[in-house]
Amino acid sequence: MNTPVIQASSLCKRYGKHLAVDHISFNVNKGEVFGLLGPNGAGKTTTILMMLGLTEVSSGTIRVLEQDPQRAPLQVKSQIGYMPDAVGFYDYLTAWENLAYTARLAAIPARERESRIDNALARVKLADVAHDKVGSFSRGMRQRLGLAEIVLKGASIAILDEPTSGLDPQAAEDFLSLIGHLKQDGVTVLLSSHMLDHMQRICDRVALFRKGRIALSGSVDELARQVLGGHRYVGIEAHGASLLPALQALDGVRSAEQVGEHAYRLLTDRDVRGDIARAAVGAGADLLRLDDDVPSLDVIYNRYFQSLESKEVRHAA
Ligand SMILES: Nc1ncnc2c1ncn2[C@@H]1O[C@H](COP(=O)(O)OP(=O)(O)OP(=O)(O)O)[C@@H](O)[C@H]1O
Repeated sequence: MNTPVIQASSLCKRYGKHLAVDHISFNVNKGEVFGLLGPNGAGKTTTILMMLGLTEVSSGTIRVLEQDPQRAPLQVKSQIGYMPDAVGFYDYLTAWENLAYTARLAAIPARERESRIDNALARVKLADVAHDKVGSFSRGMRQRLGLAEIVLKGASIAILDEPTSGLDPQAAEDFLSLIGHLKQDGVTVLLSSHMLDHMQRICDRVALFRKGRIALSGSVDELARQVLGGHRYVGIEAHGASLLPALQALDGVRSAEQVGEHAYRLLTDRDVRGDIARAAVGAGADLLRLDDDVPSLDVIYNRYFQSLESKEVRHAA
């Protein structure tokens, strides 16, 4: 059953005359990984700050674990782990000492602190450098220490602002797998990012922000259906007899083309991989490769913005 832990309804934030967040409504369910996507200035960080009670709501409502973050900031903050874009630690203290400071602030009972800090550092794979000064840490290590803080607090919601930006591919990979572990522990994760490939891999659902509004939301598959009309691309490599006529005749295939001596590319309305395999056997061909290309969030996102821009240009003309 879906239990919403964050609920925004017609939420607005106004800076002077500028509506930075413009009547957005969405729910994030318990245990979900939910992504806020969108270009610079689209309103993602402002939305996060309203969830945390760190900036006032102009109108509409936001509830976090059924509480109003503006009226009950301490209760809300005690259950949320927030990792801003630039995580702040005391560089002259070690990782362990920084977490000991957090543990005191979070009022973790003194008898539990040591074991919980050790456990949090082990979870983010920083146990080996627990007693090194944070000043010597790379950005990837600092980000992991930020997650250790969230683990240490035992937060039920983790909010991460641009967590993988500036990380090298391996550090980003490690970080994404740690987010996966948080989800396995039942933590709800809300994150904002420009890194579409990262978001596609870890998010159950995403909300695409544009000019303060949520333009699209749903799973990547749902977004693909909305933006691309449910089309899929399939790549095939088959040796032996030509498969082209059999592929063109398949139900659900919009177009089929031969793109190399043994390679074909199809545009389909649905998953036709089983039909392709049967067609290859029927035609006496050896099927060596069959890739159902799930459209990337990059393709969906770019296609969506391109179509909006062309509509705006037509409208202005
Ligand atoms: N304190 C502020 N005063 C005035 N305007 C602000 C303030 N904070 C944000 N804005 C404006 O609100 C809009 C939304 O900004 P926000 O930081 O939420 O966007 P974002 O989607 O998080 O962008 P980015 O990806 O660059 O972090 C922008 O036009 C920004 O200039």
